[in-house]
Amino acid sequence: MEKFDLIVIGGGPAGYAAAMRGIDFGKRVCLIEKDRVGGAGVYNGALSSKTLWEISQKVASVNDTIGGKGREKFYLSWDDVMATVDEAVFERKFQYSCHLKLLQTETMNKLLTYERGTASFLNPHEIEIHQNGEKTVVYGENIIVASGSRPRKMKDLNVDEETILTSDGIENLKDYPKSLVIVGAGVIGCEYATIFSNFGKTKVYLIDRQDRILPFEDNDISTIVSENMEEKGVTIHHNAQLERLENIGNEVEYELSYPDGSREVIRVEKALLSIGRIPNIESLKLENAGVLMSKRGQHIGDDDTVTNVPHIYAVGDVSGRIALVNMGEIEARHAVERAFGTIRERLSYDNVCTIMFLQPEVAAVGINEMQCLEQNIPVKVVKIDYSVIARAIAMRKTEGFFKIIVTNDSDMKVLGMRAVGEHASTAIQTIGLIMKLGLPIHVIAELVHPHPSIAEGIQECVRMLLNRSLFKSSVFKDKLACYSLVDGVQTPLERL
Ligand SMILES: Cc1cc2nc3c(=O)[nH]c(=O)nc-3n(C[C@H](O)[C@H](O)[C@H](O)COP(=O)(O)OP(=O)(O)OC[C@H]3O[C@@H](n4cnc5c(N)ncnc54)[C@H](O)[C@@H]3O)c2cc1C
Ligand SMILES: NC(=O)c1ccc[n+]([C@@H]2O[C@H](COP(=O)([O-])OP(=O)(O)OC[C@H]3O[C@@H](n4cnc5c(N)ncnc54)[C@H](O)[C@@H]3O)[C@@H](O)[C@H]2O)c1
Repeated sequence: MEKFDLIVIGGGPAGYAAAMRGIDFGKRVCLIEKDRVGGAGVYNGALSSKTLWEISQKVASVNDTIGGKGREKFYLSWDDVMATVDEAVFERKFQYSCHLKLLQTETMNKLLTYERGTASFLNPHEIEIHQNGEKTVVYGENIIVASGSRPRKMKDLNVDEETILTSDGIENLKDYPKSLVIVGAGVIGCEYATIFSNFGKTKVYLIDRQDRILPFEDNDISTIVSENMEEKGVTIHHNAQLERLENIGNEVEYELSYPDGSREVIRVEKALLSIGRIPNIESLKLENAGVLMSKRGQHIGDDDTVTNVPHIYAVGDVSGRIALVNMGEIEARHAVERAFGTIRERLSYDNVCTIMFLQPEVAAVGINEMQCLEQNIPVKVVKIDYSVIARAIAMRKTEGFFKIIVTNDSDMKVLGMRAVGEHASTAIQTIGLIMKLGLPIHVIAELVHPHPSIAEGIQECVRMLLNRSLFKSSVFKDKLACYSLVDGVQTPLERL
């Protein structure tokens, strides 16, 4: 039986990052993947859906530019769209496979062994790998479980991935569906509603159990996103309870009920289920290693990647915490650093930068206004509309805003930011770094920013807080805001 310092189960973003970090320590690593290296970070997930979003944004942007000028709308065929998605996915797949092959050669000291197959525990140190009826057993001094997640399905609903789909079945589509109902108005649901409505070939219905989409974000964010969706023809069923959804003669019929007792029945061509994801644990036979699930049975491992068996770690989606590529990678690196003894601090889940690919894109770090109100945290809030940022004007993309939240004292320590608009994902990092390093906001006010750049909007926000802004919030009341928020009361802060 071959022995390794580290065995990693699952070659998605988390598992791959764990294997690479193990190599950095000069350890003998075995990476086991049952399907495709890259996992949902590449296939039916982050990369494929973001490629779709990017193409759809371009199509929508062309139509926004030429729209209303008597010209015909621009469309791409579904085959062309999927060819571009395949190209992007192949590019990444090729990088992974070349990288893995070269790492397994003699010149790289054979530090990495890549095994294709399904891994399961025989006992706390031995892993059995099944592939095409063959079995191999390997021994791991340390084991990292990174087996990811899969779409959650509804009881008694037959998801055939042809008519009733999850995000795993998008590439089975042969053409744009004429109509599509999306069940679940979370991140995946809203991203696909944006994508299909951008292409302009599908009538999209979005089932939202609550009174507004993205209920975990401030109202100004869900309003801008849902207004844009509705403008592109999306019907959002708010406060809707799904009573029935079934495949009838290659169509989907669904029935909704509302709090006032009313009901409606609608027929569409396809349905997309996006009601969360569940961890891939069944094939692992965790019981053979004595690894326990959380009390609610939702995750393994604590919030520092360790399970109840000290040399077995759980990272990425399987840990059932934050399901993001960036967090999966950070957790994986952390677990390896713990295993090989260089780290003492616990993993921090504070100040994670996130982005949702909507119209416009929405990036976030730290707390929002809603959380300040809920937790009664006294703060100062500053907000700037994209329409006063020179770069946004030049891009002709003036929809969006920056909102920064700081403590309500002279330190003005940054607690959070929301960036909604073009380049939001890049802009958020400035504040993410300031928060991580605990730097004062003055450093942003004094840094010479490139011009014109979207990040100048962040600088203007900070200058407003310091009473040094180029535009005054008391003048441009509809575009700028700067106020304290204490006990639920907003008080303007401008001096003029
Ligand atoms: C549609 C969609 C869009 C997304 N968009 C984004 C985004 O924009 N940004 C972002 O940060 N995140 C995004 N995510 C989330 C992101 O894809 C996941 O959080 C991330 O892929 C999790 O990485 P992971 O390595 O933990 O798991 P996975 O990516 O699920 O990989 C796990 C791997 O383990 C393998 N495996 C499972 N069981 C075994 C076993 N027993 N033996 C061997 N191998 C096994 C699987 O085959 C798989 O390859 C998106 C997800 C979806 C579905
Ligand atoms: N841009 C990104 O970073 C990105 C993109 C896509 C996915 N992801 C990750 O993937 C994870 C899974 O995404 P998701 O959208 O499936 O999950 P989610 O948890 O974000 O949203 C699920 C939604 O479905 C609703 N829901 C649940 N059961 C329902 C039912 N029976 N009827 C109607 N609605 C129902 C929930 O209220 C919730 O709003 C996310 O949590 C996220 O971490 C990230």
